[in-house]
Amino acid sequence: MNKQIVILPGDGIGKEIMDAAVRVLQAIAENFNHQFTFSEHLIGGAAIDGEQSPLPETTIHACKKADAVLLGAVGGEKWDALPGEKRPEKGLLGIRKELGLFANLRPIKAFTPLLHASPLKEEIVEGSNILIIRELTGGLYFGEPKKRIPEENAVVDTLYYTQTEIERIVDKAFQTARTRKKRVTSVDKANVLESSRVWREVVEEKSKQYPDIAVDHLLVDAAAMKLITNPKQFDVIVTENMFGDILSDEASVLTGSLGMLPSASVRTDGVGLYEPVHGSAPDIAGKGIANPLGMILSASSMLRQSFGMEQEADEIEYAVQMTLEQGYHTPDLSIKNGTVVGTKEMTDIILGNLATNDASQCICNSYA
Ligand SMILES: NC(=O)c1ccc[n+]([C@@H]2O[C@H](COP(=O)([O-])OP(=O)(O)OC[C@H]3O[C@@H](n4cnc5c(N)ncnc54)[C@H](O)[C@@H]3O)[C@@H](O)[C@H]2O)c1
Ligand SMILES: CC(C)[C@H](C(=O)O)[C@@H](O)C(=O)O
Ligand SMILES: [Mg+2]
Repeated sequence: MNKQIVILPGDGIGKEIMDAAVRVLQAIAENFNHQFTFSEHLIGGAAIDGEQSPLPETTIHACKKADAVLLGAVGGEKWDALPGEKRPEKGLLGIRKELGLFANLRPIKAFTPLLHASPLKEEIVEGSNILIIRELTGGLYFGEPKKRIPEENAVVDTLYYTQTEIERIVDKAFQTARTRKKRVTSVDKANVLESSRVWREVVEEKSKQYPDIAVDHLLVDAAAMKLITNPKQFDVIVTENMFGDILSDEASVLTGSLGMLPSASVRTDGVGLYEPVHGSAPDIAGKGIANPLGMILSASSMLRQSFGMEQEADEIEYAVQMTLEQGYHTPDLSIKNGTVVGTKEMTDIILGNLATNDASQCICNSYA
């Protein structure tokens, strides 16, 4: 197959982890006789420095034409003093909106060799397999007005959703739950927020169309607690943009590191942008020690979800599993008796395992 892939490395560790993902995809292309063409574009702080905009028109145009987009991370101290509209993060929010990527799928499942790498007790982590479906183009992030009001010495952000925006993400959650354990937990703050009360009504109404799916509702504060005390109770979690942002970083604790989590930002027609959950990690940027696995697993999710390349994705995920079983890991993960390696060496070992692996052994191919 011939595929055009836009890569947006962005800032901080973005470039380091993108290099890793591209090397893995090149190996897959060779093994399976595909042609992947990569074109690199600017986003975030790098784009501000290069083109005076966090999301240049050329980047938007390239992403719209591509078969899929891979994104590293944006942001950093250098640009923190800029006004909201001009910050690196605005580039990321802008490309999600431009491409209409309303659903962000964040799978949380610990690889077996990492069960003891979490600060949580192994028996709490073992067997948990959660998919957070985060609404991505609405809510508090995008509602207007969003501004300072100097004459009142005040400030406003707005949480705005149309009924249709809530319905489509809830549909996505029910449909996805059908491919999993058939359970949806909707997370909201319906005891306080009107938007959450409407969200709950939509979930209840929609659930009538999916009688095979069990539904429950949780308030977000309690959900935050249950995620790390009894994560096994969850299958699919569907929630508002900001709640999903916060809960997914928290849930990453189950996997041993925020650097492990991949994500897929999608719409209904299979077009997607694939991005790790973590950020540009300024504290470790340039040191060559970033964990590339969230990015590499995002690339395998791209193969699976945008290109229908199931076997190719299985092979990547199995190579990652083998590498972890062999004890290799970047310093963000604490593995007993393991070997600490940097980003590049970790990628080299994964490439070696890709060459020898048998993906039928893979037990981790549920990043859908
Ligand atoms: N998708 C994105 O582009 C994205 C996501 C989150 C934050 N950000 C931006 O990143 C910048 C830094 O934010 P932050 O520090 O709050 O969050 P962060 O996710 O960048 O880092 C949080 C902690 O996790 C560690 N970490 C994250 N990814 C890692 C990896 N792959 N390997 C090893 N360790 C890793 C970091 O070293 C840091 O200690 C900010 O400008 C923020 O806006 C961007
Ligand atoms: C950088 C920021 C805009 C972004 C978000 O909040 O969506 C990030 O935290 C994420 O989780 O992808
Ligand atoms: Mg986040």
